Amino acid sequence: MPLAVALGDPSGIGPEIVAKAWDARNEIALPPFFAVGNQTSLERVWGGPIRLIGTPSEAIETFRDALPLIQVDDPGAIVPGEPNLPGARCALDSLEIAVGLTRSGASSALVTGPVSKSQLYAIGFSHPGQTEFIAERCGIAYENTAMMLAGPTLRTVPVTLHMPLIEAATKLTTDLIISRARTVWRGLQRDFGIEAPRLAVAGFNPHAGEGGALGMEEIEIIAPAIEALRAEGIDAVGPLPADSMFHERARADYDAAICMYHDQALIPLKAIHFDEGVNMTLGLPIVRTAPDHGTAFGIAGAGIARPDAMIAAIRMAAECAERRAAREA
Ligand SMILES: NC(=O)C1=CN([C@@H]2O[C@H](COP(=O)(O)OP(=O)(O)OC[C@H]3O[C@@H](n4cnc5c(N)ncnc54)[C@H](O)[C@@H]3O)[C@@H](O)[C@H]2O)C=CC1
Ligand SMILES: NCC(=O)COP(=O)(O)O
Repeated sequence: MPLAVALGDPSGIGPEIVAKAWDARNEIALPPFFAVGNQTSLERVWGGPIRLIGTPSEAIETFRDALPLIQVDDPGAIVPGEPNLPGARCALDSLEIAVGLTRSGASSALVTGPVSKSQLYAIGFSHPGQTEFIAERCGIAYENTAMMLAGPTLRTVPVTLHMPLIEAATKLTTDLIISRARTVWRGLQRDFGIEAPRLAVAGFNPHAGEGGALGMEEIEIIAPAIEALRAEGIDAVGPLPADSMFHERARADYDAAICMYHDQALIPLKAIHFDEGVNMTLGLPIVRTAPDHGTAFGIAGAGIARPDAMIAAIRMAAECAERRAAREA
C-alpha cells in the first residue's frame, strides 16, 4: 500500500522536498507514496512528471513514472516564499484528506509536509499544531499521544509542547509526564521493535533543581512520575540535569529522552540531526511522521532545500507501519 504525503504550505519548501524525494526514489529505494496538495505548488519549483490520481490504489503503478498527486484546489496565488491565507487553507485541506485516507486504510501511513502555524491560526485553525489536530481526528486524547523527534543517535519527546515557555511550568504535571512516558514506551515497542525501552527523564530547572535550591519541580512533580513509571515496570531514570544528558556517551544509555518543554527536546535533536530529523506522533492508530524542520519560506523556490529529512520521514513511516502491521497481525 502507498504512503500519503501531504505537501504542507504550498508556498513553503514542502512541494520541493517531496518532489526531490520522488526524484531519488530509485537510487535510495523509497517505498511508493502519493502526494496530497496542489499541482501548481509543485510546478512552480519542479519540472518533473506529475500524474493526477483519483484513489490511492492508482499510486503504486504510477509511482515508477510520475509523482502521483491527489489534487487539492483553490490554493490562491502561489509564490514560493510568500504565504497567503488561501495557501494555508489548501495546506489544511491537504492534511485533512491525507489523514482521512490513512485512517480509512487506503494508505499505509501519513507523512506531513511543513505548515506555517501562524498562517493556520490566521484562518481559524484552533489546534496548536498538526500533532494535536491529527490526534483529534483519530479520536485520541492529546495527553495520550507524544511528539517524538528522532534522529540516528537521539530521540527526544517534549512533555509540554506548543505554548509560551512561561506557561510550561504551570502545565507540567506528574500525570502528564506519566501519560507521555507510557505512550513513548509503548510506541518504541510497537513501532521500533525495542522490547525494553530505556527512558531518561530530564529535570526542568538548572542542575535538575539542585536538591530544591534551584526549583521544586523535580521533587514535587518529576520524581513522583518516575517512581510511578518504575512501579509499572517502565525503565525510567532521572530527573537528569538537561545540560549533560545529550552528549554522545550519555545518549548511549537511553532510547528516548523525556523532556519537560519544547526547546529542551528540540534543540539537542536539531543541533545533532537537523538534516535527517523526523517528527513522529506516537500513540495514534495510524503511523504519522514529518520532517523536523518548518516551511523555510526564506529559501522556498531557490532550489536549495534539502530533502533529507522528508526522505527520512517517508522511510521511517514505511518501516514503522510495516513493523506495526507484522506485530499486530
Ligand atoms: N512540522 C511542521 O509543520 C513545522 C512547521 N514549522 C513552521 O515553519 C515556519 C518557519 O519556522 P522556522 O522556525 O523558521 O524553522 P524552519 O525549519 O522553517 O527554518 C529554520 C532554518 O533552517 C533552514 N531549513 C529548514 N529546512 C531546510 C531544508 N530542508 N533544507 C535547507 N534548509 C532548511 C531554513 O532556511 C532556516 O534557515 C513556522 O511558521 C513554523 O510554524 C516549524 C517546525 C515544524
Ligand atoms: N516544533 C515542532 C513542530 O512544530 C511540529 O508541529 P506539528 O507537526 O505538530 O505541526
